[in-house]
Parts: sequence; structure tokens; C-alpha cells
Amino acid sequence: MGISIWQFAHIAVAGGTYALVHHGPQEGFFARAGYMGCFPILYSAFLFALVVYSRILTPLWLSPLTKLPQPKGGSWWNGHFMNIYRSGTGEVERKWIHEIPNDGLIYYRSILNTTRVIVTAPKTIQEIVTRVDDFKKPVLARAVAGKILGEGLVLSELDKHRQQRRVFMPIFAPKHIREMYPIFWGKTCEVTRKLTQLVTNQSQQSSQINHAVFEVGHWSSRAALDIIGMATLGEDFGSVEKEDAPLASAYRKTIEPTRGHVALAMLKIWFPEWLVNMLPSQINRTLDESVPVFRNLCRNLLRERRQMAAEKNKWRQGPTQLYEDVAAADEEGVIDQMTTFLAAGHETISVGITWTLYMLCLHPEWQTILRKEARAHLPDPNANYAPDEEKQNPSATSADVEQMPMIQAFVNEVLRWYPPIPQTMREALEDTVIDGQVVPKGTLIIIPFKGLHRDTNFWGPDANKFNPRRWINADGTLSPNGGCVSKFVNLSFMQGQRSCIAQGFSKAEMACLLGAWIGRFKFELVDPTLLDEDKMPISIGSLSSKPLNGLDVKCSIVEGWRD
Ligand code: HEM
Repeated sequence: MGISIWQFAHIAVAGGTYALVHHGPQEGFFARAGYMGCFPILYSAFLFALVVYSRILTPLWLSPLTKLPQPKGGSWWNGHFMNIYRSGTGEVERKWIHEIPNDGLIYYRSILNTTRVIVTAPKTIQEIVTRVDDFKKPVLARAVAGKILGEGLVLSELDKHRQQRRVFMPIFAPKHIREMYPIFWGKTCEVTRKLTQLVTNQSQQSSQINHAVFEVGHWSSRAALDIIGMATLGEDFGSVEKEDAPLASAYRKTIEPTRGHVALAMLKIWFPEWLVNMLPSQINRTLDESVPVFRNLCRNLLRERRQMAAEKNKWRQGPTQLYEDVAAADEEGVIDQMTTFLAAGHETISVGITWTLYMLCLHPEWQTILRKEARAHLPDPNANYAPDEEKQNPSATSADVEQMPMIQAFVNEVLRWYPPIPQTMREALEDTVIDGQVVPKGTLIIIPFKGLHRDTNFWGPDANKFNPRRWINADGTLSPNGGCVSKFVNLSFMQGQRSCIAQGFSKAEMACLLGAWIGRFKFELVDPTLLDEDKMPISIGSLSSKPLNGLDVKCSIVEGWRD
């Protein structure tokens, strides 16, 4: 029967204390200290030795990982943490995988020398994503996102995860996504009309100005929140209609990207979560105020639905399977799933749209190409179609989007170039071997999506160029993989059993929003220095990775959609 290091420590320190007091010198410090004095002294010495061994000797010299290629520099006690902390999520790792020659694995140290391995080869990534029982999402992921997402599908593990995934996957089946187009398009039209109104008001105030300035994330997240609410909960939260709608306001505050989120999350690795949650920080205060807002909204909605079911009414609109299959679960568990969908399902899409508009500003020639395609296939979102018109209240359909390869290619390329989630982490549950390399229990495994997406070994010589045409076949149709060598380096939505369940949904929604906005408007950056991508500061610490200070664009109307 093995004993843990702590059991060993207690026995050794107790034995050492006894030996010192009984058999040590009968005069001097230890004799005077007695049992009560010697025990804490020896215990402290043990703890000190343990910290030196585990936090310095092992990560710097003793771990089998030290034989792997590593970035230069770094502090002897805190690895490369400060470098990582000052950059956008995944930016440092992205540079390393290109600068450091490696055979598929790179070793580095992060906060307090925690050991991390970056995987850079498709076959190793395949191994990690397949062995879901050996690599789980780390404490850090739960610490960063747990309160916002809830313990739903994104954070559950093993059998619980498998069961939840079986229940929720069908909601996002292609057949259901096709049926959701009226939701995508209805909200798209609502937000497009609002923006049109903004521009028109601005032009009416001053004949010199024909544009309005808007922060892309602010509007795209309001639209995406309403869409995910309608599609998965059957509820329109009215975020586009009212800027201060409670759900949107609560999310806006909680998902603000700050380094403080990361700092608090790191503390939760070493200290009990309840203790870190009690610290008097602004982030804790904001979470304490906002999390109950969205949980209570979901609770009220759920109770209303349950009552309606009890009265033998139908659930209100929405994929009924979600409610039928989880309604038997405990209330907090159902709310966790609801908040998971709301948060995971609006922030990522909003960030995707933000990067899309940024790339349109950097590549204005694509604005012209996409506008032409959108106008050829989509109904004008601003038009008031006359009642007798054939196209009365038309909705865009999946068939319309399928006829727009350029728009789909642009979305795919933005998701390659700026994946909203730029990397993910897994933790080795036990000592294990990856690609022939011994990896100790607790090591964090980093899968650097963004870095791999820009790797010429996998995406061809122009991997480092933003080029939507890589997604277009010679015959003008859409290429499913953009010419990359393996699906395990095409990771915007991850691959395998923990891949995003809403890939088709997200691309359909993004195509609708992009089509309507580019069909209707022309976009320009407010800050021209951001035309240089290296000058765009990128966030760390939120659920996804976005422009740190938001993205302000000048938006002007391009007339003539229906001509
Ligand atoms: C552009 C939009 C989106 C992107 C880029 C994206 C990306 C991702 C990625 C990379 C993962 C894997 C995370 C990891 O394993 O660490 C993931 C998982 C997940 N995503 Fe998305 N996502 C998007 C939209 C959505 C939407 C709209 C929903 C709607 C509900 C959603 C729900 C989920 C869920 C539930 C998981 C966890 C799946 C599991 O672990 O089984 N995502 N997403």
C-alpha cells in the first residue's frame, strides 16, 4: 500500500521531532524547544524543501520535460509568465512554435514554474484530443470561466460530459440549423436597421458627415446574444432593441477582458476557490453582481417553461429536445447548461464578427467582392417589401448562403487567421507518454490553434498571409479544409469529442450577419494606426481573444441594394 507525500512528511517530521528531543543534545536550541517547538520547525523545513524541489529543481533540471526544446530566458522561479501575462492569449506560444526548432513538442514554464508542453504536430494533437479520459480541461479553465459558463457541457468531464453531449448534439444538426435561418435573419435585419438608423441620424445632424462610428463588439454581441437565446432557449432577450437590456448588460461587464481575471484564476490553482472569491477585488464584485442576473433570468424562464409543460401546454418555440431531455435534471444543473449556451454561444460569434470587420477594413477590395455576392443572393435587410410583392418578408435561407462561397470563404479565413479561441489547454491526469515523451501528471498541454493555423508546414507557403481564396476550389466551389494537410491543424472549433457542437450554427449566423452588413455598409477603421496588424493590442483573460480596446469603425451606407 503506497503512502502520499503528506503522509510520509507527517511520519518523518513526527519521527524526526521525537529523535531530536529524545536522542539529540540535551542542551541547546532543540532541547529548549521541546516537542511543541521542534515539530513546527521541522515541518517548515520540510515544506521549504518541498517547494524548492517541486517549484525549482524539478521544472528547471529534474523533470523529463527539460530535455525538450525550450524558449530562451525566463525567470528561475516564475518561468515565462510575465511575458505571457503581458501579451494577448496565445500570442507568445504562437511565436515560439515558429522560432523554436522542435519535433512536435516544446517545453516551457509559466507562473511559479508550472510546467507546460506545447504540441505542434497533427498526429500528437490527434492523440491528445482522442484520449479524453487521460487529458481533462485544467483547473485554470474552470477558474477563468466557471462562474460565467456554469458547470455545463463546456466544463463537464468523462461520463457526465458524454451524456450531456449526446443530449445536446442533435440541436445543432444540419436539419435544425436550416430551420433556424428565420431567427438568424430576423435578428440580422433588426440590428442592420438599427445601424442604418444610426448613420441616417448622424447624416441628418451634419451634412458633412455621412457615416456613424460604432464599436463592432458591442453590436455584434447584442445580436449574437439574442440569436442564441432564441435558438436554444426560445426566448428573445431584446438586447438589440434595448442597449441596457439586463442580460446583455450583465454579460458586457463580466466578459470584459482584463488581466485581473487571469490573476484571480491563477490564485485559484493554489488556494481554495471560496477564499479567492472572497478577495475584495473589482472583478469579484462585478461577478457577484452580474452572475445572479443571468442565472435568475434562466431560472425564471425554466420555471415558467416547467409550469407550461405541467399544464400540458407546449414549450414555447425553440428546439424542444433541449428542454425535454434536461427537464428531469436538478434545477441548478439545467441553469448551468442554459448559461453555458448563452455565454459560449454569443461571445465567440461576436468576437468572430469583430475580427471579420477588422479584416474587411484591412482589405477593402474584399468589401466590394462580398457586397456584390451578398446583394446577388440575400434579401435587402432594410427593405420594406410591399404586401403584394412576391418576396414578402423574405428570410435568407441556407440555400442562399450556400450560393455565397466568397462570404463563406471569408468567414473561414477570419476564423483561421484570428480564431476567437486562439488556443486550448488540457491537463495530464496521470504520468503518461505522448509521442514517446514521458509527461508527468499535472503537466498542462497547450494546443496553439492560432500558431498552427499560420504554419507553412501545414497550410502551405502562404500560411502567413490572409487569403480567403484558399477556401475556394478551382471550380469556384467552397473547399472544406482550405488546403491544409490535416484536420488536426484546422482547429478554430477544435476536433474530436470535445469539439464545438455549434460549428455549422456559428458559420451560418456569421454568414448572415456579414452578408447583411457588407451588403448595406462600407467600413473603415477609426484609428488608422491599426491598419498595421502588429499594432492591434489583443486581449487576455476573457473567454475569447479580441481587440483589447474594442474595434471602432466608421460605417457608411452604400445605396442601391435593390436596384
Ligand atoms: C465562431 C464561433 C465559435 C467558435 C470559434 C467556437 C470555438 C470552440 C472551441 C475551440 C471549442 C473547444 C474548446 C476546448 O476544448 O477547449 C468549443 C467548444 C464548445 N462550444 Fe464553441 N465556438 C463557437 C460558437 C459556439 C456556439 C454558438 C455555441 C452554442 C451553444 C458553442 C458551444 C460550445 C460548447 C457547448 C462547447 C463544448 C463542447 C464539448 O466540450 O463537448 N460554441 N467551441
